[in-house]
Amino acid sequence: MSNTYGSIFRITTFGESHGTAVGVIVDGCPAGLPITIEEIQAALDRRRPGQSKITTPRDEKDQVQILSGIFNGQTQGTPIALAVFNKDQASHDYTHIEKAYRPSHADYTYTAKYGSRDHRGGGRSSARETLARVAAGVLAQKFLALQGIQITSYVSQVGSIYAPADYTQLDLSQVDNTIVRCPHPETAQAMIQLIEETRDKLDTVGGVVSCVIKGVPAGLGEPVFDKLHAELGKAMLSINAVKGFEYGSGFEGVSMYGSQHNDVFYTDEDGQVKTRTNHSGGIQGGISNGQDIYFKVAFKPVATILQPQSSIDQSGQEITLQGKGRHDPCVLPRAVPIVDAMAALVLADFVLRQRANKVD
Ligand SMILES: Cc1cc2nc3c(=O)[nH]c(=O)nc-3n(C[C@H](O)[C@H](O)[C@H](O)COP(=O)(O)O)c2cc1C
Ligand SMILES: C=C(O[C@@H]1CC(C(=O)O)=C[C@@H](OP(=O)(O)O)[C@H]1O)C(=O)O
Repeated sequence: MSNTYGSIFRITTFGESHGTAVGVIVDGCPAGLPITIEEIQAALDRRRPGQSKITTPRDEKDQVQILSGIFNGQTQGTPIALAVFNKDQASHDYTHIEKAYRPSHADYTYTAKYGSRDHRGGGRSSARETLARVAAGVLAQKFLALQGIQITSYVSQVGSIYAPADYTQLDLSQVDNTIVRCPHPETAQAMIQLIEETRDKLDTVGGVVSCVIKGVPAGLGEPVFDKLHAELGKAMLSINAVKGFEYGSGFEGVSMYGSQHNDVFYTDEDGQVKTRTNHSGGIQGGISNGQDIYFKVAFKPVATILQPQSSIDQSGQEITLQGKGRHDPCVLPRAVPIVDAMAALVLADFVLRQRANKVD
C-alpha cells in the first residue's frame, strides 16, 4: 500500500485507528520555517473526534508530539516526525465485524487485498489516519503563508441544504463561528439541525466542502500528467468518503457556450494580468494563472449507520449486522481541515518544484 504523498514536499503516514499511535513523517520541508507545537495542535483540534455534538463522540484529545525535525521553534531541514497516541479506542465494540463486512466501508476490500485486516475501528481504513495529514498540512500552510498563499475551506452543503452564495459573497473569516463550519449563519443552523435529526434517526448524511486558494502566482503546476488540478483532484479523492471533485465551473460549465465560458484577459492599473471571469478556477493547461483557485469536494453519507443492515460474513453467509461503535453522522465539519491540509500539501510541493524549474 502506498502511503506516501508528494514529490519534493513528501509525507508518509502510519498508524491504525485502534493501534498505538497515528503519525506522519514529512520529508522535504525547507529548513528555517518557524513552527510551534501550538500551531499544529490548533489544526488537530479542528479535526479531532468528540469536538462537538454533531461529530463522533469518540473523545480523543489528539495531543501531538514532535519526535524529530523541529528545534528551537524552527524546522531543521531533516525528516519531521509527528505522532498522536490513541487513548480512547473502545475496541470491544468492533468484534461484530471481525469476520463480517460493513456495507460500503472498506472491510471487504481490505480483506480482498491483504487476506486479513485490523478490524478494530476499521484499522488503517478509518479516517483517523487523516490526523497525520492535517499535522503535516500545518507545515505546508505556514510555508505557503510566507509566499502570500492562503487556503480557506468551508462546508457549503449538507444533504440538500446549501449556502445560497459562493465564496466571493461569503465572509470566510466566519468559518469557525459555528460547529458545522459553514460561514453563512442561517444555513449553518439548518445544517446543524439536519445533522442532529439524521443522527437521532441512526443514519448519516453527506455534503460538500468548498475550498478557495488565494495569492497563488501564475506559473505553478505541470503541463502534462501532474497538472495542478489533477494533483488537487488526486489529493482530494484520497480523503476517506470522498466521491467527487470539481474545480472552476466544473459540471455546470457544460451548459455554457464558449463565448460565455471564456475568461477574458485584461491588464489592471498595476500592470498585472487578470481575467474578468474565473470559470477556469485559476488553472489553465494544468498551470495556475494567478486568479483564485477554487474547487468543491463531495463527501458521501458515511457507511456505519447504527441500525441493523443485511450483509455477509467472510464465508459468504448472509447475516444481519447491527452497527456499533462511535461514528460521525456527518463528516463535513471535520473534513474542512483535511481539505485545507491536502490542498496545502499540493501547493507547497508545486512551489518547491517551481524553484527547480527556472534559471532565476
Ligand atoms: C473526517 C471523517 C470521519 C469519518 N468518520 C466515519 C465514521 O465515523 N464512520 C464511518 O463508517 N465512516 C467514516 N468515515 C468514512 C470512512 O473512513 C470511509 O468511508 C471508509 O474508509 C471507506 O472508504 P471510502 O468511503 O472512501 O470508499 C469518515 C471520513 C472522514 C473524512
Ligand atoms: C476516530 C476518528 O474518527 C473515526 C473515523 C471512523 C472511520 O471509519 O473513518 C470511524 C470512527 O472511529 P473508529 O475508527 O473508532 O470506528 C470515527 O470515530 C478520528 O477521525 O480520529
